[in-house]
Amino acid sequence: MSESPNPNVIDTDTLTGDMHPIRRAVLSIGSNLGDRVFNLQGAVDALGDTPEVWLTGVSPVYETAPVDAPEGSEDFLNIVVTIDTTLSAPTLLDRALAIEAAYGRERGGELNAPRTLDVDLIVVGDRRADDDHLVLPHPRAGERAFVLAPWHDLESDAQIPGVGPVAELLEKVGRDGITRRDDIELEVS
Ligand SMILES: Nc1ncnc2c1ncn2[C@@H]1O[C@H](COP(=O)(O)OP(=O)(O)OP(=O)(O)O)[C@@H](O)[C@H]1O
Ligand SMILES: Nc1nc2c(c(=O)[nH]1)N=C(CO)CN2
Repeated sequence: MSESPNPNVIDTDTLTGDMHPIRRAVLSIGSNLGDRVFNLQGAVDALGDTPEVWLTGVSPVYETAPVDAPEGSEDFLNIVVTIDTTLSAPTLLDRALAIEAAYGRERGGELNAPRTLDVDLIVVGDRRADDDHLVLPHPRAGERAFVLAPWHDLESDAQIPGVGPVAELLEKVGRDGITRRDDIELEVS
């Protein structure tokens, strides 16, 4: 995992350019179609290769029963990834959508239809957004064990701004339908 730059150190060479603050962001990644491990690994690699993004954590992999998905949907593999980034939230969303597309994500079918790859922004620093394209924090994250459990493994004291501590939300939601798959290891370069 690469180290993100120390935000307190000012590089005088860059002072004349556009300076963007470094923000911590949390992403939820899932797959329930095709080679699920390959798809998750591809998403981790693509995020790590993104300029202005530094991977700071990749959670254990969870096998999770599909939530609010069409009858007959297969189980998901889910992870949570933490990053530091100087990208804006809309640019990060564009990147997430491009990574989904690169791994064969098709849209336009039923709500929550099986997908090769889903990359959702859960929080981006303390950024709030509520428009057609971007809602932050993610409005359903606090109800989803498949987000809360892997996130809690990475950061036991994390909070969803305006919603509550991840540990308490996970306690409330419970761990039914999710199993940690320690036999699956993703590589982080
Ligand atoms: N925080 C967010 N993260 C990702 N996409 C978001 C977010 N807020 C709004 N969107 C919008 O949601 C649109 C549909 O995304 P998608 O089809 O992946 O939803 P989903 O992940 O299946 O469902 P859910 O939002 O319940 O997780 C995206 O094109 C994006 O513009
Ligand atoms: N288990 C599980 N269920 C879901 C998931 C997901 O990633 N995992 N994503 C959804 C829409 O984003 C809807 N339902």
